[in-house]
Amino acid sequence: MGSLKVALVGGIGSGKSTVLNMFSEAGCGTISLDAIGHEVLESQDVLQALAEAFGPQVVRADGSADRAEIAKAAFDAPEHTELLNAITHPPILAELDRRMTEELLSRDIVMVEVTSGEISKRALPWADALVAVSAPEDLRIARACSRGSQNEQDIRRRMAHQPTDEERESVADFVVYNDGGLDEARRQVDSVMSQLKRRCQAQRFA
Ligand SMILES: CC(C)(COP(=O)(O)OP(=O)(O)OC[C@H]1O[C@@H](n2cnc3c(N)ncnc32)[C@H](O)[C@@H]1O)[C@@H](O)C(=O)NCCC(=O)NCCS
Ligand SMILES: Nc1ncnc2c1ncn2[C@@H]1O[C@H](COP(=O)(O)OP(=O)(O)OP(=O)(O)O)[C@@H](O)[C@H]1O
Repeated sequence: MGSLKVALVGGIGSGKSTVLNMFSEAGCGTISLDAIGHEVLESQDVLQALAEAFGPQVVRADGSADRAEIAKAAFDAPEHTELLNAITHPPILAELDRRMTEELLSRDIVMVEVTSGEISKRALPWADALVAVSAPEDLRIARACSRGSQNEQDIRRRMAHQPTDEERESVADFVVYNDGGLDEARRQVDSVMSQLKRRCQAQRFA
């Protein structure tokens, strides 16, 4: 049997985590790239490199990462974001590779939720296929607001830095339209799973 590494992308509030759970129930291995990104910030080597690049304020007195300070320093200019990426992405990709390999020992398909907004092949060199989750902007804002931690203005500001649904759909191999109920999303997930399994089969006989 072949194997597939699949990236799951979608805008804020589109329902990525909800859809990821459905893929897990349908038999996929699942990984959150965001969670790996946060774990990497616990590495002393990474913290030291960030402190050298952005200043000592990015490390708290207790030795942990100050994520708000890192974001402030790293997102104030594109070259600073590139510096952040140069420090954090190699260990993130190494850990992702390790986990995907581990998942693929017992599964044919591993689905990786990508929250950073990146959708280019260059940013996702490991992905064999891309699944996009789409939903109308108003619905996404309502869903994201309902979680209570961010207001509409914060959410719109983040959205402005992310690709649009149309941009994601134009590069995706599959699209889950999460604008109906959960049962409707699950039907689409099951259909995408069948097609991904067929791709695995085709690899096997290739
Ligand atoms: C800058 C950090 C410390 C901010 O952490 P915090 O918990 O406050 O926010 P969170 O991780 O939820 O990210 C918030 C938003 O910032 C944006 N963002 C995060 N990292 C990046 C990046 N490298 N480039 C562009 N936007 C980014 C995304 O839109 C994301 O939704 C953290 O995002 C980080 O370490 N980023 C670098 C690693 C990375 O690229 N992670 C993304 C997934 S691999
Ligand atoms: N089809 C649906 N029907 C009803 N509620 C939904 C549906 N899909 C998602 N939701 C709800 O919308 C909210 C946002 O969903 P989720 O957390 O999965 O989105 P996300 O894309 O992972 O968000 P973010 O990128 O902001 O972390 C959650 O409260 C979830 O329960």
